[in-house]
Amino acid sequence: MLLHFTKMHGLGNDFMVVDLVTQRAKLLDEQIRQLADRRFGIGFDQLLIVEPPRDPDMDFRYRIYNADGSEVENCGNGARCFARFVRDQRLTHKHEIHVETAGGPLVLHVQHDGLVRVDMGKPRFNPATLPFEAPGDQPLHALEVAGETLHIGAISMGNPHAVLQVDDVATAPVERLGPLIEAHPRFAKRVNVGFMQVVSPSEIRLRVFERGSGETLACGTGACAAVASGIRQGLLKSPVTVHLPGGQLSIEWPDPEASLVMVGPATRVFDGRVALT
Ligand SMILES: N[C@@H](CCC[C@H](N)C(=O)O)C(=O)O
Repeated sequence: MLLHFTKMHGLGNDFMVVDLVTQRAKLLDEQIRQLADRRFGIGFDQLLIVEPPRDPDMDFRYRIYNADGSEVENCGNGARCFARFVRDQRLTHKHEIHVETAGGPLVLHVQHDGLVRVDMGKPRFNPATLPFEAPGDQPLHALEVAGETLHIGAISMGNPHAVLQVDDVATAPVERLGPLIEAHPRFAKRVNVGFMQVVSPSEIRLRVFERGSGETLACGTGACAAVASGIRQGLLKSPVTVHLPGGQLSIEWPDPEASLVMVGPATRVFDGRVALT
């Protein structure tokens, strides 16, 4: 069968977006891995699926798969692309779109300037929510990795994140430590790993080694997790500009009882059709 899709990106974090409201298809893990391959397939960091909601109070169900075929709970850059996609495809005319994800509900606002504002929910620091094996909820946790003791923040944005503060993201050991922390046995469902350089209380640089996709040019939930961790440690103050290799995001978290808010772009690259084998 031929599957219609759209290629999109949020700051270079790229997606294959598939409308399963008007099409019928079932993608197996192996097919997702093939489609994600940058030489033998279409190439993407995540596959985003638009489905009808199961909850009648929601507009859509938003499902996310990493390049390795694993289904995940949340994707921030994907959420912005999702909002642009459902409006461009005329699946909705709303500017405020409510979606259900495996990590909880999200509210997406398509602004008049074309940027998308996402209510990302509250960060969760309880280690059990990631899940992360740790004695209790604390701003930093000691983690033994390859003979070194690292001190990481552990945050759930629906999906799990570890955040490590570094002096300089340009020389941070992302390729070496990223895969080791991602697969650390204390993270039973693996983890996304952020390397954060604090530039000032309102500005960070960030590189993220993503669970199931490797290092990406940007990670929306990673940006939220880094800002939440930095604010909790007293290093940052809302709003914070996050510089990622693919561009910048603005993250607000003015009040610990409030949701984090992310504002950024969403770009459509091309539409295509692919034969599913
Ligand atoms: N790129 C994303 C996060 C995608 C999911 C992540 N790799 C996971 O496994 O949790 C973002 O922009 O948030």
